[in-house]
Amino acid sequence: MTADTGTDARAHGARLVVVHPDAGVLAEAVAARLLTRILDIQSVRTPVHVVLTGGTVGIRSLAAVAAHPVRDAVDWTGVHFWWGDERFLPTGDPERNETQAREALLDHLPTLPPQNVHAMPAPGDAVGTPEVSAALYADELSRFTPDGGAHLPFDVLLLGMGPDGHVASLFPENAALDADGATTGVHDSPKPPPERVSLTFSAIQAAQEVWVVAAGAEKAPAVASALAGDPVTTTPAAGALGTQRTLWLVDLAASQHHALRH
Ligand SMILES: O=C(O)[C@H](O)[C@@H](O)[C@H](O)[C@H](O)COP(=O)(O)O
Repeated sequence: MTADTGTDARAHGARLVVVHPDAGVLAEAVAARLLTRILDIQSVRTPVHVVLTGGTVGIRSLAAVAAHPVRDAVDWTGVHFWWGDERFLPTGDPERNETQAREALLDHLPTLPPQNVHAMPAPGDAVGTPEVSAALYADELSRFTPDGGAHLPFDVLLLGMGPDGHVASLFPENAALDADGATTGVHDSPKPPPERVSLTFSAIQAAQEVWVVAAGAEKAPAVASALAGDPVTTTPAAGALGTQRTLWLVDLAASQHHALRH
């Protein structure tokens, strides 16, 4: 792919924007939609591969899944959880996306096998740099990638988006935007911490469904920019595209950008 356009030769599915009244309703709707999608897939095949995101609405959505009445209709033994990005911080650090997702949802699923939770490796004796973590995660992904495929075709890939238009840990103008392969170490993130691990655009764009979840007026300019197809070098969220479908799940405030665009 080229970082100029956020697109490559791969076909992308339809892109839909769904607007909900506020962040609370958005999180509930994301939860209901995710549970419904998992149940639908499980009626025809298994396993289901879901990619989680950090961020306020992302974690709030996971808490809503945990509290949802149909939660126990899902066969959690057939669901695998991955992450789109991770802060390069020790296991258990409250700022890790993994820690927050475990507290919001995963710890509340007693039938979920621990080996179905694929956290990005934390710093430690064998993992000295984000690059090492990224390489180990790429290996883990390849274990589940169909023979002959370049990437794991995730069923649903959730992405939060920052006001600067970043998704996963792909930040505007950052070197990680140009990374090859499925994963990349990230340095100099403008949002703390500076060191992170992220899926690349090509891994994200291999997902069957990409759902971008964003709430709040401060996100509105980036939502408008991404939907207008601005370059991923300035608005990485423009490269959030699934092979079957891309959903922008936003609240009213994030949907309303009043600046004139030419
Ligand atoms: O590691 C991170 O910083 C998050 O994964 C990040 O990508 C987040 O999803 C967005 O910044 C949206 O976060 P908010 O919903 O809190 O604005």
